[in-house]
Amino acid sequence: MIPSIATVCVAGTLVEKLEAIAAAGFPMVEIFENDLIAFPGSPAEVRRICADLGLAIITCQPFRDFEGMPEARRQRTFDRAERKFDLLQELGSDLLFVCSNVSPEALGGMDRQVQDFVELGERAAQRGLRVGYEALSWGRHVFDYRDAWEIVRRADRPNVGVVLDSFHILARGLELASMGRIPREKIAMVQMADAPLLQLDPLSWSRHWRCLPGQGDLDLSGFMDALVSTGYDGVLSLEIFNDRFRAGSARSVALDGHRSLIWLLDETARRHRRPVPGAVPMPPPGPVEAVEFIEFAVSETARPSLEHLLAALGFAQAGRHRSKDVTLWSQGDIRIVLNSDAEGFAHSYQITHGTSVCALALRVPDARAAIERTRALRDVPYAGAIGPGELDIPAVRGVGGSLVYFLDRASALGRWSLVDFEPSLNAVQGVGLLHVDHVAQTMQYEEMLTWLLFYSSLFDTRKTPSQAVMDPGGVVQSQVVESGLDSTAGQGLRLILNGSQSHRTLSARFIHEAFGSGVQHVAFAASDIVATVGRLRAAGVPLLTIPENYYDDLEARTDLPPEEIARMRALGILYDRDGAGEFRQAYTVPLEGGLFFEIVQRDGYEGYGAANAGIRLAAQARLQQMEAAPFE
Ligand SMILES: O=C(O)c1ccc(O)c(O)c1
Ligand SMILES: [Mg+2]
Repeated sequence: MIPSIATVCVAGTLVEKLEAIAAAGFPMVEIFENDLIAFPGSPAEVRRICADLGLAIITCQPFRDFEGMPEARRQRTFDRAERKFDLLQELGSDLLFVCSNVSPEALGGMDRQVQDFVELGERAAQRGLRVGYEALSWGRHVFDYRDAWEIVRRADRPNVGVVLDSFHILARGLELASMGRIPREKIAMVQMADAPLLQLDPLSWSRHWRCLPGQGDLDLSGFMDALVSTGYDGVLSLEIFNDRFRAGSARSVALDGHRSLIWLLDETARRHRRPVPGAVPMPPPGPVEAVEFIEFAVSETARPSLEHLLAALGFAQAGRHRSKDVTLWSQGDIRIVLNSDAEGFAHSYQITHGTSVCALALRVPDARAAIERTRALRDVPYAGAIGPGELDIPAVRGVGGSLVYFLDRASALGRWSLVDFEPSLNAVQGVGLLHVDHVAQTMQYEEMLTWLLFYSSLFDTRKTPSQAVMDPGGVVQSQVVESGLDSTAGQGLRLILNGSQSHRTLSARFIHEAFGSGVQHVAFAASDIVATVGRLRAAGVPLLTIPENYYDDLEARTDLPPEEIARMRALGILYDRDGAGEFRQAYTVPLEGGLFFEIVQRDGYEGYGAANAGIRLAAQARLQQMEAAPFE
């Protein structure tokens, strides 16, 4: 299948849109009618610009309110069609894209509709053009692809086919088996869009909430399976109406778009265990086995206080870099790298963002394969300067320009800590922190879908629906992505992506203060949180204070023993429960810049304490008002 995208998907003027689409590597484009009308030049000029950019124009769509018009309007409707044929020919496109009639004037009756397509097909044939017919899910009479197909079938013209738009079909929950039986030469083109599940009328849902394949919840696998069974190998064109994309960067949305189609075809081919036309060969998506290490960029001056906090959190220095001003800290299965080197990536990251997480190292089954997959998905691997004798750890750019390193146990990369670090002989006492439970990344609201696609196309992941969390300064959207949780090779990866449209939330302040998106908190798992938090308090780690009301409410709504609630109250531990189990969590006071740590105890619980997030955010907001004192 040939990847394509509609100009309506991205922000900007028509020329900016086309440039972004070409830069993302698309060979083909759908020009949305409004973009053409708003363009201050001739269609021939648009054709030339596209040709210069290497873009073929599949169509200029849509052609509205055509079929079933009453006799008095019919002639005028065909006159309009002739004008649109002229336009298409000027653009060098051969497809008239008709979407089903929404006009209150439109008459039903299939015979009349069929007759209209017979005549339209004949007129198009005289000019060597084709006609495609799409059922809008809110069409006046035709809103089901099976009716559109029946009209096309009965019109029986070789140049008249159906347009299948995944949104219209899946939004109405239509069965897909009939789609699989449409002869492939009768499919004029296919449009792709995903969407989150929402209780909305199809028109509002379609015009504001469509998103790229993999970013929503529609059954695109079912759609692709039906499409593949027809043998279709034509144009697969993204048509996304989305308010975030209209406000975002055209280049980034176009690149994400291309990536989403490459991912979709790869995933379809894998499910079918046979080649799918147009699929790019690449290694399969693997699980993330574990967070191998977390790297902090920290200045010489800020380092002692961070080291002091790590020590109080039970970490011990486990190694010193052989050639750089970098140390390795560990506890249980957690490894933290503190990078204060005066040169290199971490240094420039620190200058821009202050003390922050500049890299996440993820352990995968095969690091080289993971990098090959990022390339196939049109990501550009990061190449940094490698010191003598140092490992060349493959990496790609992640959230906020930070790095995602890939490590594995199968290659020499498995020995990274010994190759790059001189071991220190510190006996690690610890406070009972076992492994990284999850990492939360805060980003601009408009970026959230980009990073969701980044992780979900690269790895074998599972995502949960996006949730709204209440911050005293506004709403924060929160999206969970998980990988490798049932892998026997490690703890897997649990990520939370947070974004907010309000400027007054803690998320927004974090982005402002850290000069960009990044890791806002890291959660460590403990098996006895009461003991662990008790030791942290004794070591003087400043922990977030939770209001008395929270515990009074907990007493009222749970059957937890009073002495247990008293212990949680004394230590500032929050509690949640889901079908599968129990969850306990506590937070450190944020460092300057907003970064903080969380301690969790997960007893069969699958979530992240979303029920408590509002309590935590309110407690942090109170602290911000007092201005957090640096930890000494
Ligand atoms: O929202 C619309 O009007 C509209 C227009 C053209 C399409 O292909 C479509 O799916 C929707
Ligand atoms: Mg459409």
